[in-house]
Amino acid sequence: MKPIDKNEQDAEKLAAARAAVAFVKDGDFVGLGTGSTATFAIKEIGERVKAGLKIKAVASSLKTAELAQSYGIEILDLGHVSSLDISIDGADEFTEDLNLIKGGGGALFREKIIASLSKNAIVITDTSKKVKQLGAFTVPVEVIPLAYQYVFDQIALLGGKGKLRETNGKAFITDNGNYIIDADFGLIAAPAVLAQSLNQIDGLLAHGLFIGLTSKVMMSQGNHIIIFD
Ligand SMILES: O=C(CO)[C@H](O)[C@H](O)COP(=O)(O)O
Repeated sequence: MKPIDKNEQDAEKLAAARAAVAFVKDGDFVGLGTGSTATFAIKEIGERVKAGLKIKAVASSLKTAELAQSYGIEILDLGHVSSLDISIDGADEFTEDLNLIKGGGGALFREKIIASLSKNAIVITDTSKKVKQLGAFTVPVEVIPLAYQYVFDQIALLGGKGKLRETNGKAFITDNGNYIIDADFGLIAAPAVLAQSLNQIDGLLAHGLFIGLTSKVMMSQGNHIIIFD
């Protein structure tokens, strides 16, 4: 895929966001993602709410909650939700069979809960996110701090090279008070198998492999929206 510049990429993100937000209707309970692409969708939904759309929403991060509330979107507590009509989120990588790597923004745990609760989990991307095989982007792993070294070592036993995510020289702390290990497994031949292995590590709260959680990916390419479902 030919590389695109930032303006083209933002135009694609906006187009994908608009196309996905068209699926949101009055009365929906909506899951809101995190990241620059999801931000375009939140702003679009926000404009529709200002114009009279009636929805309720849950947010995948504190940042998203704050942005949504600034548009007057009612945000409910994710911990008390058992089903969502629709969710819209971005991804770091996706394959045509709708497997993803997510968590570049560190919100993977809540994003995964939201995707799992959604009847229609829509992922929006620009063309740069489509890959033949997952794994050029490292797999983010959210880990409870006291299990850090244990989880780090277990990731190594699975063939992953872990690196503690840091910002300004300090450990990045998620909205849930945890660390992120960015794990490099190289190109991942069997993502579902790796996901299962990671799921079995105690102290690992969530990993960024989203397998079978996505209803459709709406990828903007130039003037077109390409839907994978
Ligand atoms: O998973 C995510 C945040 O945890 C994001 O959806 C992912 O990182 C993509 O972000 P962006 O839209 O900024 O490229």
